[in-house]
Amino acid sequence: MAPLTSIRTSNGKLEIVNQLLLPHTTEFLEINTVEEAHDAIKSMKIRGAPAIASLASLSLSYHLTKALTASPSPDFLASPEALAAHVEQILAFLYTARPTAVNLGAATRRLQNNLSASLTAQSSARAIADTLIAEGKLIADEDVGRNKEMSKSGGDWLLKHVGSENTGSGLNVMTVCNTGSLATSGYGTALGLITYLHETGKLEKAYYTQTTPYHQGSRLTALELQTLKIPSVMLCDTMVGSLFQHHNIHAVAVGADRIARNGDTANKIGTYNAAVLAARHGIPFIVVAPISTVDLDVADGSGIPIEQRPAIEACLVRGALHTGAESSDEQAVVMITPRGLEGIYNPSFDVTPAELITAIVTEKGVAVRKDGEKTFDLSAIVPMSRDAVYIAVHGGAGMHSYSLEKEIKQALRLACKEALKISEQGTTLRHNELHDGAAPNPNRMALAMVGEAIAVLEDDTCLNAGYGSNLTLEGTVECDAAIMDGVSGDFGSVGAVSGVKNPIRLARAVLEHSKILDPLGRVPPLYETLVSEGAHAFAIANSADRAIETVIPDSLISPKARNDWVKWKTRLTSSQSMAAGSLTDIQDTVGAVAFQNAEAVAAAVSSGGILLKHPGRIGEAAIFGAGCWAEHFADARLSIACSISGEYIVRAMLARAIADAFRSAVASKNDTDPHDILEHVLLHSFWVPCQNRGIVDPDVGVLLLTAEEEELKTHGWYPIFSVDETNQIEVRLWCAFTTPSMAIAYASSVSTTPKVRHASKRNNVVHAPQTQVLRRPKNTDSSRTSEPRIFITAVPM
Ligand SMILES: CSC[C@@H](O)[C@@H](O)C(=O)COP(=O)(O)O
Repeated sequence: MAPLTSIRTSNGKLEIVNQLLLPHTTEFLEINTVEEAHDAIKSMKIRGAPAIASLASLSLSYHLTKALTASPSPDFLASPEALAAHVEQILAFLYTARPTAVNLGAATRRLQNNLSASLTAQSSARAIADTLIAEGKLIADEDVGRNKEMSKSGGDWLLKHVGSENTGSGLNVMTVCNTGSLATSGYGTALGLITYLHETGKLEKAYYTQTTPYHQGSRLTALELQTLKIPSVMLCDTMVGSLFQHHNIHAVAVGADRIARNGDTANKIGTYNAAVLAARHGIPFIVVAPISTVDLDVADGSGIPIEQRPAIEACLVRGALHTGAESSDEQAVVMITPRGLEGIYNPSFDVTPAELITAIVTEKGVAVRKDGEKTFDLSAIVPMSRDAVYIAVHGGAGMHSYSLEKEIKQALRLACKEALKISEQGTTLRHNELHDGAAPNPNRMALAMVGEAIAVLEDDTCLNAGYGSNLTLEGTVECDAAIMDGVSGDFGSVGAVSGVKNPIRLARAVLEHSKILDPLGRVPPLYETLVSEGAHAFAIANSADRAIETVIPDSLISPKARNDWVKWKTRLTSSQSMAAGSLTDIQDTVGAVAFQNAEAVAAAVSSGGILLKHPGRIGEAAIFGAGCWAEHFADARLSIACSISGEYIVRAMLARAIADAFRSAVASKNDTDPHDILEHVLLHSFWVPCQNRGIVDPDVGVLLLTAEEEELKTHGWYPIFSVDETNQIEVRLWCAFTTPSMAIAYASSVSTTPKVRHASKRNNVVHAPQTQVLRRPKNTDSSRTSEPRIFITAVPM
């Protein structure tokens, strides 16, 4: 007999089986709106972590499909921005339907990313809707395939682990709750494993608990096993200990609603009891769940939000009327407690500590605890760790004096450390958002990381940003800064602003403000770049809630900056000739690039600009597309920060030009090396145009972070990003420069010690293991030359 189904999509209709009425009545409910989908999930007409994610995704697909054929066309299809606002609202709403199962959040985030990628690619509203429709359907469809994969690998692992000599005529496996085709888009997780053993003739019997108070075991698992003709035995939850004492149970297999970074697992209430008893009896306890159930943002089980169901649900039982031998399809809900009972404890889930779990099975493989360890290291099976935060900073390209090298390294190291601290705090922040019921902004942490890293560099006297900036012709400090959110494409910048301690915080405030809808409906955003007095006034207006500190402008002048200014101003006014290129060698813009979890990406830059610049001059650090760029497109992410010759970088729109080149390489699926792309862009979009305008050997520095998040091998092509031998995504930091030196530091949650490299022409440093691929030029002549010299270094993060 065909397996049961929780969702049916035929004849253009989206329907679910009302699981509240099963097993006695099979009623299909049509889901016509996202509100109906939300209600069905909340009221548990559909339940099961993967199934609710599938319904949420499909409800958006159906909503958009109807909109595309509606006449007149709804207002939200009038523009990509209107569609984005509409879809974001729907996703935030769907996300709040139930709190514990992470799959729902993973699905809404994935749809949000899909939306952002289409927006960045400047697709039309209708094309964006089409892409979202396909993605929503894909989320639902791919569930079945991966369930089969994990069921097989879990089943095979179990047979190997338990050993055929112990199994006799097959395995006896106990499960909790319902994890079959009703809880998923098909086949199931833990029940899928049991089904696989049955299909391959390796199952003796399945045992399942009733799973009170909602009885998903005795109502739903019973029905599924009966339908599939799998030999099985039901037991009350209180009988698990007795079962283990008196029967030869080979394993317990359960599903999961959320798995924390250390392997602690939230699943239906009663799972923890079963795990404790399994440990007592030495029975392997296996969790079977898709990768999307692993939430690496949550360090351990204490961070998993546990849904408390309404107390009344624990007092009521629904079923078919049963009067003696008579059976009836008529259903009734009866109360099994005294009326008006107070003091009812009714959590829907409990958390099984990792130390009680023998193995976690996903579609990517089986994770086991290492000998003697109480927790899991899931990094081997999670392709792009959600907890993997990466930060890299640079102190500018140019000529860094050896006497300052130690100080520069210290500043860069501190910037990385502060960014990592933010990422730790950010986890708490996200939990709060979850508890508030609001949709998390996955990019908030990445933005905060680059912002705070830059703030550290601004505070340090040895770098040309914030305090210690180069002075203008008038001897004042005027700063530029910009920050970009690579998920939404939001951008904020300030230019030629004085009297603000951390211009980057002001740029971040501008970015946040640019998202506020205008009450008069003026074209949004009303601003994303503010300059000079206007920027300063905005800083004062927003100082309270955005931690923007306004200061006496001259307090940002460092003694060194003052000395440099006096020296060069004197030369200028006395018409002394300057050594060729010597002044330009000390123009630096600092930059930061960051990734956080599987989707977040951000970039930021800050600069005091050129020494002796004209007051009011704005450089690349304030201009959209020039100094920094962050983007999440198709399967890849980029974060870029450029430095040094502002005017030339602006002309080249350099950061964006690099992203454009990477994007088209990914789109064309060319087997292209990032080294070649960087070199090509720097040569043809920057260096050659400069030469054509008579600028010999122009200076530039680029810091670039790359990652590919899908499993490339499944696509059969290896474009610009690499995977290592374990098929993990490799995040790499690229550093390209034409100047004598460029100082960088980088750190990640994988290796929490920031590393500082000071790449210099003189000692010809090339970082392992990419030396040979990077093809660093041999010419290290320090004089300016019309021969292009671009040095490129790659660092695996
Ligand atoms: C396969 S989904 C995870 C299950 O193990 C289980 O806990 C479950 O079905 C989810 O709970 P539910 O409250 O029924 O939606």
